[in-house]
Amino acid sequence: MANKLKKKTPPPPDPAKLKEDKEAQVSVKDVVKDERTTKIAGAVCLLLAIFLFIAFTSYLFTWQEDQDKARMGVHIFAADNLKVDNLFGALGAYVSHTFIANGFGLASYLFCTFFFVLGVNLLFGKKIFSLARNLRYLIVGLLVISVALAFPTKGSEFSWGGATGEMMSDWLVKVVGNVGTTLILALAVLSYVIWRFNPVFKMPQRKPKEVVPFVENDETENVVTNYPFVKGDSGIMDKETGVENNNRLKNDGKNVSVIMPKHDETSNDPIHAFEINEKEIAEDTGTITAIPPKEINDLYAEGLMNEVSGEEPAKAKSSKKNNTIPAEMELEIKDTVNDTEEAQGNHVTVHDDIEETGDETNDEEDEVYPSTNFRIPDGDYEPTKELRDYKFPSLDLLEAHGSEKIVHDPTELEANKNQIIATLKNYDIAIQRIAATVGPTVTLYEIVPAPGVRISRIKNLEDDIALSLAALGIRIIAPIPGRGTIGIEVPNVRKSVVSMKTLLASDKFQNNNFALPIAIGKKIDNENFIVDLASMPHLLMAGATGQGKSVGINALLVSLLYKKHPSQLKFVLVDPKKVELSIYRAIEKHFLAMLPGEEEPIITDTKKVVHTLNALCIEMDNRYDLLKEAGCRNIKEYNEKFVKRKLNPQKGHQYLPFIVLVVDEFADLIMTAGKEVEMPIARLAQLARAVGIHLIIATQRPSVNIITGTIKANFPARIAFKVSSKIDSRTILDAGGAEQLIGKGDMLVSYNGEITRLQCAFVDTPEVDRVVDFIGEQRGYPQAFMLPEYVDEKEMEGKDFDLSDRDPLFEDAARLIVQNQMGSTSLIQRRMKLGYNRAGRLMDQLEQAGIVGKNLGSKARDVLVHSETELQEILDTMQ
Ligand SMILES: Nc1ncnc2c1ncn2[C@@H]1O[C@H](COP(=O)(O)OP(=O)(O)OP(=O)(O)O)[C@@H](O)[C@H]1O
Repeated sequence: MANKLKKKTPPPPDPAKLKEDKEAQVSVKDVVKDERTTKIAGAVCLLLAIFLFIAFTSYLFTWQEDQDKARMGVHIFAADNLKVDNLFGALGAYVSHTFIANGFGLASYLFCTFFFVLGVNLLFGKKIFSLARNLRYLIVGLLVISVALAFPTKGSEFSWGGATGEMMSDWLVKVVGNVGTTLILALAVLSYVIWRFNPVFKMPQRKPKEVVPFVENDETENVVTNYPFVKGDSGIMDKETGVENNNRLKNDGKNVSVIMPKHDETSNDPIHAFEINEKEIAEDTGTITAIPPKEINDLYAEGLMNEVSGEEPAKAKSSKKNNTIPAEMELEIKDTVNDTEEAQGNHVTVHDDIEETGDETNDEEDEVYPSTNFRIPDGDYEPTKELRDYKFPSLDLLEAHGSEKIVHDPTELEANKNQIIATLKNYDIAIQRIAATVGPTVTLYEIVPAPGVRISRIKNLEDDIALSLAALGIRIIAPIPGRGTIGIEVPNVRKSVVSMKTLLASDKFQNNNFALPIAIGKKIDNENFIVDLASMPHLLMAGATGQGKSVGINALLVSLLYKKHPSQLKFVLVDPKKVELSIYRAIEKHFLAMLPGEEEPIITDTKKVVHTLNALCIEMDNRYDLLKEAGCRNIKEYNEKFVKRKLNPQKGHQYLPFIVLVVDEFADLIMTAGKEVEMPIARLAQLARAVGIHLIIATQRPSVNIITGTIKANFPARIAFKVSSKIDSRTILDAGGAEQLIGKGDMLVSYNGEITRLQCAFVDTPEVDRVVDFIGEQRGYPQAFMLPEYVDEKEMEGKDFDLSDRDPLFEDAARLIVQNQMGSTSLIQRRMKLGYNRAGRLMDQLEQAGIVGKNLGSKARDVLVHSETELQEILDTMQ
């Protein structure tokens, strides 16, 4: 076959055919499609536009001289010795006459615009101007302008409206008379003005002025409670004086008027609403359709003010529905979320459900556990019983930093808005609407682009906008998911600090049923970002040095301390930097967990970190064993069962506190211990969620060799403070943006597939000190929570046990095993509160003494002694 193929030499090419093919390649279609053809067509259109413009303009001055010649029609080109005055000679005169005199009069200039637009679009190969819109202008303009010009100039020598205009005007006069025609034309002009500029027609209202309710509470941190204005007809009134304040800012003679509350520079009163009359700008941009600016009343109607005043949302909604005219090109200051309860929250003590003991009688109240004579006590188990007197820290221990009120300069808002519009206009990007939401550190300008504007074009202007606003930290979100707008975040000149106190006092923090509530910060719309660490379930934090990581970690720890009882939560604190978390040493006997035999509860040494992480893995495995035995899927179900006394403590069951591992500076650990640290962290991250072990890991260096794929895959929730490069931002968030942040707690949180910009809550070291001292001074447990002991298998190998040198707890362990008839090391571990190492050693000694059988791997050993009498005999012989 192969030979056959080889032999079959291809026939020589037929020259005729070849020629045919070549010709086929350059078909007319291809020529038309060719980019160069389009460009040539563009150039032709541009030339045509210029030709028409010059010819028409020339015709305006030479029409009288050229009129007779132009009337010759095409014969003008054949005539000899004909002197034509038009700058374009006979052609110019003929074309101008055809378009202006025989056509549409001065409206014919619209053809110049049309060809210009068409030419530019074709030449640049993209839609720089909207052709459809220009075509609309052309058709409507030709009809309306020609009639509008022909009607009042009827009988004049020059044909202002052209033959078509005159014809239509005559027809209109015949049908509706002179008055009717005047009215129709006036209506057309008015409609155009309304459509184009959307002026405000306002009747003076006599309605009694409605007062926006406000709470008089000087201590409040809340924007609402200090709301100083009452709603007026045409402006905003000062709360105290009751004088209407029509403070209009003139914007550099641009006639941009801003109606806004009287703003005292020195006061921190928030700006709730103001309106910007955008007529001039709309005209300037040439692309923005102006619609009447929204009145302050409209802002109320849209619910912005209602939100603030706490009116029913339904009411707000209905007024919104009535206001169907879209407000365009006004800067609408969106009011932000307000937790009114925060106002009263300064002295709120955190209550938790831990006190709920319930009177419910236990179904299994009378049950006696089969293997022991242990009788279940009455009522539910109270995990908090041991530290019943424990008092939660009060909010007085925290400080309110600054005023917390959203401070914003209206001129800054106005200037930024104008800059954004101007920058976009420079790139010929038309926008329909712009709204601003003022947050603690940044203001979000939300833009609705005009139809047909490509989002990528705005996104690409990030640097240009940043340059024009002369501000760092500009971030463009194009589009904002689920909003249909494009967001431009611009840092505020005056930033407000978000106090931890405000967040902890908020209703969302006080009244949630999260297992591990953490207050992280405030969103741009001032909504508190409070989430459940248990559902996250682990958190990865990154940020360059000095950008707010330690403050962030403190915020998380403090929020947990405010909500959890020592019996419910334990921290394992790893601090290679040695100074960041040492402050928490005071709560060792309340909230800290550590390895048995250790003195220092905060782990700073890498070797000990490896042991601790492995101990946590053992704890995780032990907890899974307990859950399996109890038939529960997670710690919540398990603890509920335990509290209801459905699990036998004699069998090693116990109330399981949540364990939160905090690692400040993960990079350092990976550098020094590498895989030894990465493996247990990855294991914990993969599995520990269900058994109540959660990780918070922070690093300065979010590079790929530190945050490896395995680590990343298991930390779906991530926080990025300002990082030094876009690559770092990508490593941590899988998206850019963190390099654009402005530091000092400005952060991006990637959670539930969304990236949210937050201002991290600020809690200063003296505040943390006060909180930990308050807890530390109370009665605690005798010692820190003991993690299982971890010994390197290598260290264990080859160790023999001598019966004469047996453990002091040998007898107790033997009794426990015989009583339970279960040869399990973890039983000894749990019941006798021993580390894995010691429990294992005890089990080996029990084996040597013939009390238990050989190690059966994962199964419990056989118990060879079946009664306590028998055991006593063995013990006696060993004395
Ligand atoms: N949420 C915040 N609000 C206001 N200021 C903040 C906030 N977070 C941090 N800062 C400011 O930034 C400074 C540095 O913060 P922090 O010590 O947390 O940085 P870091 O990232 O932990 O730095 P390092 O890695 O060097 O320890 C703080 O002293 C504080 O002044």
